[in-house]
Amino acid sequence: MSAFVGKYAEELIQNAKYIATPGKGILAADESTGTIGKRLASINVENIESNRQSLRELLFTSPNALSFLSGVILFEETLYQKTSDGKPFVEVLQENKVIPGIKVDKGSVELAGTNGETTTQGLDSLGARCQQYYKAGARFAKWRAVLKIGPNEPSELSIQQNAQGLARYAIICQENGLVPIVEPEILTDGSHDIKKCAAVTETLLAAVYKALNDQHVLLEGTLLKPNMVTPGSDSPKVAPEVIAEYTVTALRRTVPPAVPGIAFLSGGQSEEEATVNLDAMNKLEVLKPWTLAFSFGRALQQSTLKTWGGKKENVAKAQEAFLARCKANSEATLGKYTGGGDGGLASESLYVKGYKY
Ligand SMILES: O=P(O)(O)OC[C@H]1O[C@](O)(COP(=O)(O)O)[C@@H](O)[C@@H]1O
Repeated sequence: MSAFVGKYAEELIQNAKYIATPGKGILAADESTGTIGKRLASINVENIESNRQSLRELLFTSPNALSFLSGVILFEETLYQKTSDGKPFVEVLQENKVIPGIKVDKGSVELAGTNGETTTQGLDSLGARCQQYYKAGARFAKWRAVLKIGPNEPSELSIQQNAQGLARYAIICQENGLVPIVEPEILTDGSHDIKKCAAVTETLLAAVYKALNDQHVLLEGTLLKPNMVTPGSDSPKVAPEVIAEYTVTALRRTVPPAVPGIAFLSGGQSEEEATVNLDAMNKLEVLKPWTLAFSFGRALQQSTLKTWGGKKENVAKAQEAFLARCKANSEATLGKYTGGGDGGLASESLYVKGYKY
């Protein structure tokens, strides 16, 4: 059966292609209220709407940073927020040629009978929500499925449930004009080696693309947000070139060339680590039919958050830190990162064991 060709097909293809522009990437600023609460708690700032607004305003009005971004993923609350001067965030982004996106999943729940595996919620009334978000200016969406590596995990049940959920989400978005970012994340927790992560990543992505095909998703109007292929967090680290080789191989084996762009999540890597790994992938001399970029949350915001510390007088300095990460990652999408970032804050590991968002 052929892919979905609805009234939005051309627009979906155009927007997905734009988001995948070489030299640009995505800022994931879509932390749900609970997750942003943990980020704010780490700098002793209270999790109230005005503080969440201040952090997001700092990011979106950061001088020059938006020129390195093609998309920003927002949480529902942020989609409707304004700068302190009263300008809607959506307009600030659009004026800087950054496409507003929206997180549409409603978090994960445990799959009964499994060893703590999960599936993602949010399909009920998703079509109606997509219509509202489109009206508010969003043109792409994000849905995160979470899988883990264990002695018997991921189970076939979790692979199938999460692949089906991602595909159903993707087609509902496309029917309503939003480019779906398909995010099947394999957590880094565990003592497995990089080969195990590569094998699981390939199996999962193969299942995801089979499900997308079964549900007639127009691949040209989608983007993929995968984990990088790395050893488990309890195993010794390997060089960025090794991560690059395994990650690009897994993607070449499973992601069709019809997909315009792949934007990685950072998954607890330090800011510098995530940038250097992305750069190594783009330096790799093999055929890559899609662009390889970033859709980082923690790895774009950590040093900014620390520098800000919730204080007005630190905003300008924090914005400089944000600009530095955006620029470094833009260079990494071109395989032109010369490093040197900040050896301090940007090198701090962001990994949290058994991380629950
Ligand atoms: O649990 P939540 O609030 O949905 O957040 C999950 C976060 O993980 C991401 O998908 C990836 O973030 P990282 O780059 O920090 O791994 C973000 O887009 C999102 O903010």
